[in-house]
Amino acid sequence: MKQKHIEIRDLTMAYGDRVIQQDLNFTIDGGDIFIIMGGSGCGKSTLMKHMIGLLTPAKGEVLFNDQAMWSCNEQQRQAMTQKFGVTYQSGALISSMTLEENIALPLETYTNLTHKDIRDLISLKLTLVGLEGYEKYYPSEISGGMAKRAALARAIALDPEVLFFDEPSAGLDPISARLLDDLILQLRDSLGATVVMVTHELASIFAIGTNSVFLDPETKTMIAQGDPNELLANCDDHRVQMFLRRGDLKESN
Ligand SMILES: Nc1ncnc2c1ncn2[C@@H]1O[C@H](COP(=O)(O)OP(=O)(O)OP(=O)(O)O)[C@@H](O)[C@H]1O
Repeated sequence: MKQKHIEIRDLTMAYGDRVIQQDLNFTIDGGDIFIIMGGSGCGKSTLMKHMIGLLTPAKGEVLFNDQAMWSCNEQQRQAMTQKFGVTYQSGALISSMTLEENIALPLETYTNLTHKDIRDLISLKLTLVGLEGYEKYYPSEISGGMAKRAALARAIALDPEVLFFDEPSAGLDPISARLLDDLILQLRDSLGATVVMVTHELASIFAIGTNSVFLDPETKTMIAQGDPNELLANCDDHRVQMFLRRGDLKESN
């Protein structure tokens, strides 16, 4: 049976006086591949930053396993965020470091593992993302798709409970994007993790998304939530249908 893993409760997000989204309420179950959707500038990345502890809510709470992230102390919040693996749209890897050094960073910072255990774990993580033997390569020496997989290897270094991705397949050709989707599914299953993703890639949304929220920039709140395939079939909101059908509503009625 599915269990609630993450809860967004009455969340309002703002930069100074400028409210970006308000009254957000939704839950994410353990094992979900949750998609944050909506048009450009509606606040998707801002929402993700609130979920990973980078931005403080103007109002409301983010809860993990029923533990509130913003009404606890800094130390407790850090303990929570250590259970997250995050990859960003750009600059995920440090260019002056080899893949091995990049992946070693979280392991050296947050664990007391020996040098040898760290090397072994790095090899294991690289193998998991299909980059066995690439330890000594620099990010500039591998393709864009490989760099995204290497960033994933770093994000899973500490066996996270939740994996966050901001536009994971941006800039990838359709086949590499599809392979990345498969990898995300595989990692979700092998880690037993929950996945939260910001993406506009409809193919990915329908292929791997199990749950979602749709943010609207005009009303500044969520206007739909649920399985993206069910939203496509049943949601009667014009804005959601426009998005999910790439502006082509001919087939929706
Ligand atoms: N650090 C910041 N300070 C002030 N305003 C910001 C900041 N970051 C983002 N914004 C504004 O907040 C709004 C939401 O931005 P955000 O990046 O979250 O949107 P998004 O939905 O992820 O956009 P996109 O799909 O284009 O990446 C935008 O109007 C943006 O200009």
